[in-house]
Amino acid sequence: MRKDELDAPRPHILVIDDEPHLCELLSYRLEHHGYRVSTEFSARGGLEAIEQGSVDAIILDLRLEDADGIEVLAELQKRTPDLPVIILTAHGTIETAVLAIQRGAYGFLTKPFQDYELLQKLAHAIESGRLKREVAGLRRIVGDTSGDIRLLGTSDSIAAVRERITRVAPADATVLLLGESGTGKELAARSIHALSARKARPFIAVNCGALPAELLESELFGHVRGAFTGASRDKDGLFAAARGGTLLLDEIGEAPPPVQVKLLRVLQEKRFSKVGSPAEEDADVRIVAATNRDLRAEVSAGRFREDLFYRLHVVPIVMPPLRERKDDIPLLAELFLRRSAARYNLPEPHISPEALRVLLAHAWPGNVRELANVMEGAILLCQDERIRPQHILATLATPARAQAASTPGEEAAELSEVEPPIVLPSLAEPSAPLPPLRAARDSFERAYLVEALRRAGGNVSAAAKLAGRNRTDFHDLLRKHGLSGADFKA
Ligand SMILES: Nc1ncnc2c1ncn2[C@@H]1O[C@H](COP(=O)(O)OP(=O)(O)OP(=O)(O)O)[C@@H](O)[C@H]1O
Repeated sequence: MRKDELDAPRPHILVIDDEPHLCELLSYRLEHHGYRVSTEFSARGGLEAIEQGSVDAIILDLRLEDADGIEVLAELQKRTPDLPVIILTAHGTIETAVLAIQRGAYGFLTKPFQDYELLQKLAHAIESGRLKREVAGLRRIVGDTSGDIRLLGTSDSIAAVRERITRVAPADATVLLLGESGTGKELAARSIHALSARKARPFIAVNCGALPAELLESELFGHVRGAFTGASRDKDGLFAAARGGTLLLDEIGEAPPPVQVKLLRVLQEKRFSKVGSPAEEDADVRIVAATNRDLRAEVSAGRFREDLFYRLHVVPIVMPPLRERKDDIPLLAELFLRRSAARYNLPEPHISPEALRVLLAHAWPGNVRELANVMEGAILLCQDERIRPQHILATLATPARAQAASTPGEEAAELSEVEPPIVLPSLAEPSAPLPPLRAARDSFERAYLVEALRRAGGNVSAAAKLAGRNRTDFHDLLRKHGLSGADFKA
C-alpha cells in the first residue's frame, strides 16, 4: 500500500442485514480491501447508526425482519439524501430491487455476488456520494438557488398563498397545509421555515404515513434503552433533532392513533417524553403539518382525533391545484425546462405555441410535480431547439391528448401524427443527444403506464395485471409519475 493510501481515511461502510453470517462475510471481505465496516441487524439499528454520522455508503438488505427495505430506503433518502445505498437482493426479488433504484438506491447486487462486483459498485457509489456533497457545498458557496424554496407563479391564487406564508412565517403558530399531492406543500413548509426566526436551525420533514406506529413514535420522540426489544441505547427523536427549528409532519392524516395522542400533547403542553421514559422534555419546535386528505372527513369517519384537528387547524393554508391556476403553467414549464437542461447538460429549447396549448389543455392530476416530470421527459425526447406537442404528448396522460387533438387546423394534423403510444428517445439518430439511461428509463416507464391505463380504460387493477405488477407497486409507480386511473375512464 502507498503512503498516501495509508494516510487517507478508510471509507466507512454500514451493512444493514439480518443475516449475521452475511454481515460477517461482508465485513471480512471489505475490511480486507481497506474499508471500515459496521454492521446492524435491524432497520432501527441502521437508522440509529447513520445518526452517528461518518458513514460513506450503505449496503442494505431489502428483507429485514423489523421493516420493509423499501421503507427503510425512503427514510434513509429523507435523512441523508447524498448517502449512496446499495441494495442486496435474493434471486426472484429483482423487481423490488428495480423499484428500489427508482426510489433512489444507487445500485443493487443479487446474492450470491462476486467480490469484484461488490468492490466496483462500492467504489462508484462512494465517489458519487462524494461528488454530490461537493456540488451541494459549492452551491451553498455561490448561492445557487436551483434547490429553490420559493413558490413560483404569477396567478392570484399562488400570490395569495405566498402572501399568507410571508405573514404567518415570523409568528410561531402551527400551520396546516392542505392540498392535493404535488401542489407544493413541502415547498411551502420550507418557505415558512426560511422566513422565520428559526431559519438557522434545522428543518426536518417526516412522513407520518410511511412507518408503523411503534417505529414512528420512536422516530419522532426517541426512546430510552430497554424501551422495547432491540433498543440497546438511548436515542433522540426528530423533535430533539429539530430543536429550535421546524418539523414538517407530512401526511398527518395518516398518523396512527397512538402517535396522534402524543402529538396532541406536544401541541397542548409543548412537552414530550421519549418512548419508555417518564421524564419530559421541552418541545422547542415549530410544527407545520401537511395533508392531501380531507381532514374534516377523517374526523367524521373517526380516523382522526377532533381535538388534534383543532390544534393543527390554527392557520390553514390551501395550496391550489395547478388546473385552477393555469396562468402559472407557462412560467413553471419554462423553469422546469431550464432546470432539466442544466441537469442533463443539454441546450435550452423553447416551447412552441402548439406545445404550450397542449400543456394548457391538460388537467394535471399530479399538479406541479407532474409538470416538472413531463418537462424533463420532453427535453429528453426533443432533438432540436423546439419542444413540440409530440414531446409533451409522449409522456402526458390521455385527456390532454383527446382535448388537444380536437383543436382545429394544422395543429390537429400535427397532433394526429403522434399516436404511437410509447415513444422512446430516438436511439437510431446518432446526432441526437443520448439521454442518461435512468432518464430514458423513467420516460419510457411513464409512457408505458399511460398506455397500460389507456388499454385498461382507467381500471388500475386491470392495468397492473397487464403490466404484470401487483396493485400496490403499480399504484406507487402511478404516484411517482403523477398519473391517476380516473383520468383514463371513459
Ligand atoms: N409553485 C411552485 N414553484 C416551483 N416549484 C414548485 C411549486 N410547487 C411545487 N413545486 C415543485 O413541485 C414538486 C412537488 O412539490 P412538493 O413536494 O412540495 O408537493 P407536495 O404537495 O408536498 O406533494 P406530496 O403531497 O405528494 O408530498 C417539488 O419538486 C417542488 O419543488
